[in-house]
Amino acid sequence: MSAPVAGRVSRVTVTPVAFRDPPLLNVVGVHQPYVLRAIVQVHTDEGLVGLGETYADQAHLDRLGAVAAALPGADVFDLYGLRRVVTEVLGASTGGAGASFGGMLEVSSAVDTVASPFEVALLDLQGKALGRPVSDLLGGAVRERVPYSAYLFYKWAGHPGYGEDTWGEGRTPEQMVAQARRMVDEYGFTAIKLKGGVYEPRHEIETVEALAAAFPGHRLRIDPNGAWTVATSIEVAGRLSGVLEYLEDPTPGIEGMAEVSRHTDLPLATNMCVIAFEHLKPAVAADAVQVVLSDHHLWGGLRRSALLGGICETFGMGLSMHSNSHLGVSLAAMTHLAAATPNLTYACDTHYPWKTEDVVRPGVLEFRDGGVAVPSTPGLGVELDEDALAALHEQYVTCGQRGREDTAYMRSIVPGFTPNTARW
Ligand SMILES: O=C([O-])C(=O)C[C@H](O)[C@@H](O)C(=O)[O-]
Ligand SMILES: [Mg+2]
Repeated sequence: MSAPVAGRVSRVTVTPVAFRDPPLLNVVGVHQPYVLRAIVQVHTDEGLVGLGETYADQAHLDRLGAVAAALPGADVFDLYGLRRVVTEVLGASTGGAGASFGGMLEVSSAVDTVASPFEVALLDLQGKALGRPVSDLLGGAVRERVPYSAYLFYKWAGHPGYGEDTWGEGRTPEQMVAQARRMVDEYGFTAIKLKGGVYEPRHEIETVEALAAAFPGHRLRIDPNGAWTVATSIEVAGRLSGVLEYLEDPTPGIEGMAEVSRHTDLPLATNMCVIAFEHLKPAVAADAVQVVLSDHHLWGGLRRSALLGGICETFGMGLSMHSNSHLGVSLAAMTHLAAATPNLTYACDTHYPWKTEDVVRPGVLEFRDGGVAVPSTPGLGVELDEDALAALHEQYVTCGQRGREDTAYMRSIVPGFTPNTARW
């Protein structure tokens, strides 16, 4: 088999980077001063370079490195071949063990998470070789712009020792309305998601009600990442039905979500109890969730995420999109995927507005009217800024972080802090 247009993989680099992040609060703790990400560059013997982006915890970096070493010689159009290589390499190096991210998500196999950035990079290469955007390779864009939501976080005024950041404290309903106002004014978002699980449910309900009053007509969601018991979840669902478009992960696990679901008409969404194909069957059987949040970083890349979209459609479930803190390569991939997924009808999550540094050149991925225009140039449509990559890599080297440790960082400031899962 030959790939005359794009050629074969000649070299792969995986560059860990660190970018600054505000102290955003969640159920397991608080974001550290830096987010770690890995930028994958796949070079071909035809002189093309494809880009991917993923997590950069040390165990994940080790797996990425092992796959990167095995890829030279691969045909850039052979995506099943890529999966084969990843499966073989991981089987040899880890015995096929799973992966854990940030204390919130666990998967039984690391193949999907490790394959994802390489698949995105190969699709970027295919698009560049063919002169077509990645969305065309996924079936074609059904929308020209992808809507995103304002992603609000309760937060400290600044990281201890670093001074106050430009967002200031986010604790009271009034402060959260001000945070939303800035996001809506700057980016035009018409959907708003509140990251909950931080304060008592009563306080978080008051915040949602304040947002509903301040932004009539905006679509609202709250996501406490499983901080509530089943009983509390049912109570909150009753109070906020008619206010929210969906309630995300109120309580942990498929069983708990199914029990809540039996007591409310509010659609329940998840990126916690259904995060891999193996979770779909039990979730559908129990009617535990009505909306699945896809995430190509977790689900094995863009084509596997499209497959998830088809499964959700088959079982009458809605589809939305999850995000973690990310850079422009991921935003481009998310935008192409959402553009080419007809049943992805909710505004996608993004942490992008929280970020002040990037590795891609500015000008392509601009938020207007709450959405990002789908790049129409070949591949992902974004260009790496090599100087920015080097600077953020240097920041990775010197920042001292080697994994996402929200709980440990919180405990270094609030000794005795306990993650809040199903606490209220
Ligand atoms: O929707 C979600 O569950 C998330 O966005 C998970 C993230 O880890 C979020 O909680 C965060 O960044 O703290
Ligand atoms: Mg969530």
